[in-house]
Amino acid sequence: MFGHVMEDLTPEEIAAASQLYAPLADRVRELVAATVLTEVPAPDVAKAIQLIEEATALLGTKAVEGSFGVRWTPDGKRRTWGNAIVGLRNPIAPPLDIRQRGDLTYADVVIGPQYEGPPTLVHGGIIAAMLDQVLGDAAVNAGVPGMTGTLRIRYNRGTPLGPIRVQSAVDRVEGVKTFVSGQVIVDDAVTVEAEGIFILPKAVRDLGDNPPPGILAPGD
Ligand SMILES: CCCCCCCCCCCCCC(=O)SCCNC(=O)CCNC(=O)[C@H](O)C(C)(C)COP(=O)(O)OP(=O)(O)OC[C@H]1O[C@@H](n2cnc3c(N)ncnc32)[C@H](O)[C@@H]1OP(=O)(O)O
Repeated sequence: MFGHVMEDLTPEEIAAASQLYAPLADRVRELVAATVLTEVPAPDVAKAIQLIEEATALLGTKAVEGSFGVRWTPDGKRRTWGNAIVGLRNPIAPPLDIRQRGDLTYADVVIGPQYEGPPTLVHGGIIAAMLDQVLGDAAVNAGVPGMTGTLRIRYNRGTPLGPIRVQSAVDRVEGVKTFVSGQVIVDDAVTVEAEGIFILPKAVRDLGDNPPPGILAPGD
């Protein structure tokens, strides 16, 4: 399917790629936060711009076109390393390390200054994006995945920058629709509540009982 790329990589090769690219994304993430907060004098900003331009040019000498897509291996394991919320290679991603315990899907994450909306609080759109992902992953983990059809969010109070939990669980399944609810939790208090409907798209339904391996499996 479009955007899905099959790669014949061993687990060792994937581990090596992870060890190579995760620190790159981490450093760029730190760079983004430093860019928001720096108060160094103008010549130092100019020097930083030059260094960043050099790094960008170096990385661009060999790169895939378009987007990273979803890469999967013959054992059915998926890598969503370009994903805006969980992508191991994506410095835009907070990143969320989404885990599963029983029926609960959750991520504990520290939200930095680059995600500020109202002063000292997490931007509502960023919260929506994180909830979208964590609710979607609950559907995946329950074996009833889908694209976000509807996402309703109620912001009960501001969510301070810093450590938060985003969590979700499947409520029920009706045909091709999976109903999921979730919350953002800070210091044991729910700051945001969400309900989502995740729909197995017609294009995937049309693949019948034997979709390509990996397409419905949890990403990593
Ligand atoms: C492989 C699957 C994806 C795996 C993703 C894993 C990602 C993991 C995590 C990802 C996290 C991040 C995730 C992201 O960021 S996903 C990115 C954001 N979402 C999108 O871009 C989705 C865009 N929309 C679509 O692709 C289609 O419209 C979908 C797939 C949603 C439905 O198109 P399809 O042609 O399949 O639908 P149908 O007409 O046959 O109707 C089927 C049923 O659904 C009901 N309905 C229809 N639309 C909606 C709606 N909007 N809300 C509620 N219900 C809706 C409809 O009444 C019917 O119900 P019933 O009459 O049967 O009762």
